[in-house]
Amino acid sequence: MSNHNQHLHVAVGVIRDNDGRILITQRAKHAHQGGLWEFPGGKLEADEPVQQALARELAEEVGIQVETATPLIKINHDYGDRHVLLDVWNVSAFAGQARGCEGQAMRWIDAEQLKEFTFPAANIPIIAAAQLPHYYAILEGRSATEALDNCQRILANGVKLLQFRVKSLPIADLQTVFEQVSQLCRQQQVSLLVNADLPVDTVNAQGLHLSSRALLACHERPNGYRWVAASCHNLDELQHAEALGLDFAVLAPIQATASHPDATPLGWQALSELLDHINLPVFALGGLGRHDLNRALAAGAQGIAGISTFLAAD
Ligand SMILES: Nc1nc2c([nH]c(=O)n2[C@H]2C[C@H](O)[C@@H](COP(=O)(O)OP(=O)(O)OP(=O)(O)O)O2)c(=O)[nH]1
Ligand SMILES: [Mg+2]
Repeated sequence: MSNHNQHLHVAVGVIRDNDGRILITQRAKHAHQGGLWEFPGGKLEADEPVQQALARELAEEVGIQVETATPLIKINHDYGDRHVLLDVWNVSAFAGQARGCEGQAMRWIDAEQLKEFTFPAANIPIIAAAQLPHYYAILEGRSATEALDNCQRILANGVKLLQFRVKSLPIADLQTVFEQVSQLCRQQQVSLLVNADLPVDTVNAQGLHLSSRALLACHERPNGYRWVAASCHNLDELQHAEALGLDFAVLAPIQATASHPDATPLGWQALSELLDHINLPVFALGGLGRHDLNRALAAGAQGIAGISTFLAAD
């Protein structure tokens, strides 16, 4: 029987143990995408709710009972012979000891090792989503002292992904403050992205963050960075970021915000509808706080981006 034009809805689990390692298994040689590594999971049965399918597939394939699962990302991918909707969940608590119940090879690996294994083409954004945290802080500051103080407050709140944006800092202070922020980030294993509009020497930067204007002016992914991200406000910009093969995007404004009083907020419903069309981890930004995380995850986002919410103690 041909699978041509088949539409498959697949429940997939990114299962993490207490050390944060991730479970991967190898697909059977003769299966679709055979021999490649995957995150365990499988097709929904007729009328089966996705979380029920996730629990059933993970019990069947790796012998665990899911206790806590939160949405990670949804991927729509056309393999030519079939279309898959991969409905991917973070499984952060489970009972039982994982084993390859179908005789498949299995490994527990660190998130950074995911790039050493070959996965199906649809998995590229899933891997980025699995490596990214739920929070993306944006560093602002009107003076060197304020910027460094803000940076320390953000890092003390446990943030692991930071954008150096400080647009109101005097140009003369920019490079020095950048080097100090870089050092703090290195010491605390924080990934640092530099806003591409800043006149900073980014040779040692791990990442680059494009404004929406810089994004639209780009025709290929900038080379040499571990992370390349972009600011987006609509579907066109998100699609451009995806087409360039960027790692993630920020979508704003979700709620009304004092920093951009003229911008019309998108709202949660529009966020969720836009993300249905995008295969990219997306952080929600604009008038949001850390307490909005579950709402953002439910809408299909990677998490929350923000400035002030990461300055205050929790
Ligand atoms: N489980 C899983 N499937 C993936 C991943 N990436 C990816 O493209 N797929 C595709 C391959 C398949 O076309 C489809 C999943 O189907 P499956 O073969 O796992 O389905 P299943 O467990 O229900 O298996 P079966 O009943 O057909 O034996 O999704 C992934 O990371 N995990
Ligand atoms: Mg399967």
